[in-house]
Amino acid sequence: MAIVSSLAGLCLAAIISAFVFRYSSSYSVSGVRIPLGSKLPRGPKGVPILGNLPQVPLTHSWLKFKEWAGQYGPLYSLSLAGNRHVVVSTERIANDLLRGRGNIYSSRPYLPMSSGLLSHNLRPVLLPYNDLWRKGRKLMHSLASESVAPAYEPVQLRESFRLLKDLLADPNNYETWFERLSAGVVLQLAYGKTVETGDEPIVRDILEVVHTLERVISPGAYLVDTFPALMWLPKWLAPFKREGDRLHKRELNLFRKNIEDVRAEIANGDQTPSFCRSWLEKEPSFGLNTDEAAYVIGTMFEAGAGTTAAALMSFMLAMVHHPEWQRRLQQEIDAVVGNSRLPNFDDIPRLPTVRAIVKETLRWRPVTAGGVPHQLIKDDVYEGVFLPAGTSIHPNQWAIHRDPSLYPDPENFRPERWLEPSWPTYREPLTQFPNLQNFSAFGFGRRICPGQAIAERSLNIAAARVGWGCTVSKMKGVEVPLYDYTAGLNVQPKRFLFELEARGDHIMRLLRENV
Ligand code: HEM
Repeated sequence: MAIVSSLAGLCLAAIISAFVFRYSSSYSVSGVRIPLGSKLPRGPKGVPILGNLPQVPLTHSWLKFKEWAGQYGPLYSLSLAGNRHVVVSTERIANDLLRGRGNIYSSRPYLPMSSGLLSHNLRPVLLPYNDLWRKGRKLMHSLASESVAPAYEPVQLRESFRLLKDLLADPNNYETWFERLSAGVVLQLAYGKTVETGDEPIVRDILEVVHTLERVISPGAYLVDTFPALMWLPKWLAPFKREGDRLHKRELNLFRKNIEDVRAEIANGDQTPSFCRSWLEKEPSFGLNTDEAAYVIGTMFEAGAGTTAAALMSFMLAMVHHPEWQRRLQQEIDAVVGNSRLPNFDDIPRLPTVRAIVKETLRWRPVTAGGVPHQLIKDDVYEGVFLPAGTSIHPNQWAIHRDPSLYPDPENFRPERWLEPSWPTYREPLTQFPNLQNFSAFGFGRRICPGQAIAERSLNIAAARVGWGCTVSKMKGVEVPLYDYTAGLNVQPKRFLFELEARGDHIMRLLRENV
């Protein structure tokens, strides 16, 4: 009897627990079913309908995001007009999610104006995690990975030579010279075209496309990106739709023309290597039609053109504020290179201070300071925190690069963190480290910047040659702000004044002779 009643008791308990499990393995908060044992991330309280939208500054939002991380922790959420956003503020969490769980964290949020109307779902940087993105990524990898990047070094040598020459001749125009290096390298790589003045039609047209994208994608530029329901408006009531059509036609025609020009040049026997040429030669193996490939190559140009220049301008800012590091950089270059030739790529393994200064510049003043958002495509639980599918994940580089446990004394420019064993980021051997491979300044996981090997080479050689050839310093009586940066996704210091002089007559002579 006792046995029968205890069996009955067990059955009842099993039925009750199955029932409880069935109906309470999740609970619901504002329409979201949350698995039992987990909770939604915390975050600042917003207002009805708009949520936290009115609290997010239109420019330099990463500063506010970092401040909130101090209050709500390294993984907190924001609601922006009904859309869920999660801000990540440590490298560990960013890697755990965006790299470790890359199969579900590698999409992009859909922006009706930029992804849809402007790009017609063709621009790889804005594509969701789909088949077209995968094919485009395969092409990008074949064009720009670590194994092929050394082939582009001659272009980087030529452009960094011209940079140094023009910088010495006309330092006031420094922004133009850095932008020409940056655009010159990727234009040559993408389409096999050399930039001479920077005023050629192909350069002007393509830079206009880049600037349009930057404007269109800026947070708050188009109401439809915040309120996608506006897409239901008919065209005659929606000027943004007519504008999107016009802008899309313009960029598609340009990207197509660039590819067709290369096709015609090859037919005429031209041998110049380029991304376009590589794609045309192996076209069937990538499974992309002409428009799709044209956008992949166009995107490589636009993603590479401004970013490298922005980083180099921050490098100049760091050198103006830190003469002690400029001296150390010059001492290293003098010892390795001497004064009878310019630094070359063979020197880079023996120039750890140059590499440390470049890396520290990207940590101290990240180009994509707010990070590029990924989108989660499946419900997930991370360390007890529930993250619903559809959430936009923002790896806030400004905060990630200021996490004091990984980067002690984070506000200050301290290249020694990459050079001395007492710092947590130090790695040996110094012929190899520091380097920029997989550095958080280039993003995370499957979406990590495919151009990082090219960017790394452009930055190292430009920094080495500028340091070898000139000394920059503060202008008497002129205060240079430590942080007065442009607005947008990619940021650079606003124009600042500094003195620049050649490090001796031999520099000018060598530059003249090399011409
Ligand atoms: C200092 C220079 C550069 C910086 C700081 C930088 C940074 C970044 C970042 C943060 C991302 C987003 C990664 C993510 O979503 O997690 C990205 C994506 C991208 N970058 Fe770069 N980048 C630089 C240079 C370049 C260059 C030189 C190229 C091309 C030659 C390039 C091509 C791209 C492309 C095509 C994407 C989109 C990848 C995708 O969505 O799958 N970048 N970059």
